[in-house]
Amino acid sequence: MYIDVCVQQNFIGFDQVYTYSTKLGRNDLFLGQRVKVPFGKKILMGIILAIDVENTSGFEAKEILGTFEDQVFLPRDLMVLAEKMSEKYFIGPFTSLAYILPPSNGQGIFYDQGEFKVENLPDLNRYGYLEGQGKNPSQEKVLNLLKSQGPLLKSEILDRLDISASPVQTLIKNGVIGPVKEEKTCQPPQVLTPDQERAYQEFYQDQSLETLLFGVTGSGKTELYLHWAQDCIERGQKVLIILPEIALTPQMVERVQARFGSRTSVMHSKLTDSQRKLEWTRMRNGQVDILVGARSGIFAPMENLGLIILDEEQEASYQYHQSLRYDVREVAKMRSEITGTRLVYGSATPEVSLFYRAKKGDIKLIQLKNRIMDRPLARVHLVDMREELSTGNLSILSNVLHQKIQNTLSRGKQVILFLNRRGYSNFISCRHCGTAIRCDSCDISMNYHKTIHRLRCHYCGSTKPLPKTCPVCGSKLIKPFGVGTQQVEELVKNLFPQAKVHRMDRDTTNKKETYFSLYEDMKNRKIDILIGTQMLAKGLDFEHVTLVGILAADTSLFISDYKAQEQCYSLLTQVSGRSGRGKDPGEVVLQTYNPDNYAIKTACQGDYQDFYDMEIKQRQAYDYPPFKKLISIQLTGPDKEEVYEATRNFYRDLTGATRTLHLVGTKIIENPKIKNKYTFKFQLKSNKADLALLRDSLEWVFKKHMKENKGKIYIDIIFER
Ligand SMILES: Nc1ncnc2c1ncn2[C@@H]1O[C@H](COP(=O)(O)OP(=O)(O)OP(=O)(O)O)[C@@H](O)[C@H]1O
Ligand SMILES: [Zn+2]
Repeated sequence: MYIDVCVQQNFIGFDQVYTYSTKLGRNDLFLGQRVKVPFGKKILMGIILAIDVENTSGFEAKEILGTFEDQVFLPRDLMVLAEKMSEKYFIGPFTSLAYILPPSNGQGIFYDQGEFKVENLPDLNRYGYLEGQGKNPSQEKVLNLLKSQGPLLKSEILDRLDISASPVQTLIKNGVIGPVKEEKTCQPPQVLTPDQERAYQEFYQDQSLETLLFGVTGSGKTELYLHWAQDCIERGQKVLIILPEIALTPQMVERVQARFGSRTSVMHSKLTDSQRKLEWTRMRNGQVDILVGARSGIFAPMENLGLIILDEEQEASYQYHQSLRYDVREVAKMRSEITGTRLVYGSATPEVSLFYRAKKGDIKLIQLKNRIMDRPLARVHLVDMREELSTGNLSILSNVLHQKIQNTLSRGKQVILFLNRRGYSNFISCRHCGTAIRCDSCDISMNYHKTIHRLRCHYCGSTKPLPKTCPVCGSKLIKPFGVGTQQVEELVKNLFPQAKVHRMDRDTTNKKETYFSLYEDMKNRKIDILIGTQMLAKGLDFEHVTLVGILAADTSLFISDYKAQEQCYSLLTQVSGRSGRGKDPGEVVLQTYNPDNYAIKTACQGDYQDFYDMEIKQRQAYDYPPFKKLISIQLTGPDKEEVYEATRNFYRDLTGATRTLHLVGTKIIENPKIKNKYTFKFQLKSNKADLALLRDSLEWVFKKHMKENKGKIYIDIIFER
């Protein structure tokens, strides 16, 4: 019999489907099974993609050498998903499957026809006394312990009694003790407000595959997710809630766990490998009803999915780029289509292109226009920092913000101060010639870190000492410029010495524990003023925060991207949304140098519709999505000349192959060097009608170039949304 297999190896050009022969029977093989195959002179791991196929390769098929002992059954729909991703993203079958395979390719995960063997996994069950009596003293000890202490884990029993495992095993085998169902007291769902109730019902009025839940911050979207999830679970189906990593706060996790108890799984980037394996196995084995996960959660190995929720749909981190060769939103849609699972996008600031589709009626639109209990959105005060400067206030805190912090503190309420890290941190520059100190390997301005008294690069993490004089002109006037969170912290501590001030950014919260404790302290009001970056923008729900200060609203406008306005609007809205979520109304002070910018203006008024109306006109006028398809092509590699040459060739080949289409291309531009790698990019705009043909040509040129450059140059093709 012949089988189709993809193999694990480094060279991208070999990532294809190969046909092998086997003497094993149908019953010994399954899709997604790991096999050992001869490949050239090597023996490689392969994965079965199809069984009982014809050998159409024109060569005599080699025989597989065997199967791996530990085996992974992938749900059928995930195998299909891998195939579709491979087509869509021009990646080989193995690369595509690699996203889906369990940690360590499933090594050490054991199944027996879908049932996993308990002894190979950490023991999750707590054991308790069931019936009968033990026969020997060790068994007696176990029973006495369980009677006095209540249910315990197997490992806990062994720890406390200092006995071998066999008496415990015997007791389990004889049914004297057994796993106890953990009855976690699950929180009942909250009673929906009339507005939520309407939205809840609207969802069931039809069976649209895609739904956009568009609700202002604090309108109770999450509560609705949990209601729909519960319906699903009661029907015996499974639920995925996907969030951007930074929105996967302890708060969110707590909320879901409180509702669904131990049949919840959580997946994020900070899990260890063995935790990941355990969660994977629990899901695969049907022990999980609902997963809350960051982007790779979309590959959760659960069968019988009833609902996929994609929260904060507009979040840029869902989009593919170098480390991520897929767009989570697209993959979610593919999975929903394959399995017929309903997909809900949630957002307070939907992506303009998605909202356009919703307004056109391509996807179902459900709105929540007000905050829960009609709590008002925070009032926003716009401060023009140029005026502030002209009245002689050189501080990064405007007089208004200063005043309001004082008032808020005196009322015993909490403050969040937000600083956009990107572009506004404290780089070092020469006041004389303007030179900024850059990272040697990244071509990016380095930041001054007071705690280590050195400069540090935010991309690669390398540090160097502060120069005494400018390396270009020799001037001594080389000083920190701009502000970072550390500086704000220092300033605020000086201005409000009684207040408890904390900082939350990547430097202070690398460890999971610090993140948790900061969050606990904030909740328990042990912090008066919390200072931070993007991390603060999403998902946090502290009822006593009544003032949010945005120190410089403009900085996200400097990104050179057609989405700059959209991202600015979204960020400002999210940050402002952290204020006044409890009973007391909130305020926001928004400091800016561009008070006339429409993203900033509309964000102040909290009016997405206004913003959307202006933005969509711009998109139309300049031929951007959703009106035209925009495709970015980006080449990255270690040798500048080579990368540039390759980009030019790519451009030339592509224009050649697409001569009959009406494409508009940009110039080739150079991106900043990152980690000693050079990047050149160009963009194409295409009519939707031409897209299918363009994709074919792109695939052809892409594969040709990938083969030619033998993996030396990385090629990113991004279909912008
Ligand atoms: N039906 C309800 N009854 C009482 N409180 C509710 C109800 N629904 C939501 N809440 C509370 O209102 C607050 C905001 O709700 P939720 O977090 O669900 O909003 P959200 O729209 O997801 O917010 P955001 O998008 O800003 O993170 C929460 O503290 C939540 O517990
Ligand atoms: Zn660097």
